[in-house]
Amino acid sequence: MGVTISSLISSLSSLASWGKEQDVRILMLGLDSAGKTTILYRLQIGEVVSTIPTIGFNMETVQYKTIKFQVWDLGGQSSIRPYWRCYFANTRAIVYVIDSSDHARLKTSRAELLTLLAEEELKGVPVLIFSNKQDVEGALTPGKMSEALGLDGEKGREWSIRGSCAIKGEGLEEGLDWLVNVIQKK
Ligand SMILES: Nc1nc2c(ncn2[C@@H]2O[C@H](COP(=O)(O)OP(=O)(O)OP(=O)(O)O)[C@@H](O)[C@H]2O)c(=O)[nH]1
Ligand SMILES: [Mg+2]
Repeated sequence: MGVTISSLISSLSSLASWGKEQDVRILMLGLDSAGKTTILYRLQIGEVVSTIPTIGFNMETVQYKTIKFQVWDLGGQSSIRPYWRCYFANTRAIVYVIDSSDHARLKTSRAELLTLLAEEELKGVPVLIFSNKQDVEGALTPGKMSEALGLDGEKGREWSIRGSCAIKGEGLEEGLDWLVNVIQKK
């Protein structure tokens, strides 16, 4: 009986400490118009909201399965990108959103991603990449996006590229499932 009670107490205390760890701070980054704000509200309220370009940020908590994510959605316009670094501290994961139909700016998006990956403060932070707007004709498939980004040499962090369509809500949960697994492993 004593063993049962002590194991119960230890399970409860580990549950309590796990609970504290569950406010997981996430940064959602990517070029302007990639679909970050659409994804944020799709995840939070399950609906497509009408967005305007984000000047500054939106922050919402999103409960997904066992994890409470604190999602910071930062504006992606070129004049705002230098301020992304102000939000790096205590980031547990990055969600990087790319408009897969925006072929003209793919190089710019890749360059911004590589700059993030080189940041000391973000060393080892897992990265989930949404290859968004899969519904648009001519959008790069996740496989082609993976080739174009060429992240195979990226060592020392977990990363994954997932196709998504924020307006239909497709691919988002699969991406978050990956993130939950990675975060729970750490
Ligand atoms: N077709 C299509 N349109 C999308 C998708 N996701 C977002 N959009 C549209 O893309 C536009 C820009 O979306 P936002 O979510 O505002 O983009 P953002 O990344 O937050 O942009 P900034 O705030 O400027 O950084 C909006 O008109 C969205 O409706 C998608 O999966 N498919
Ligand atoms: Mg936005």
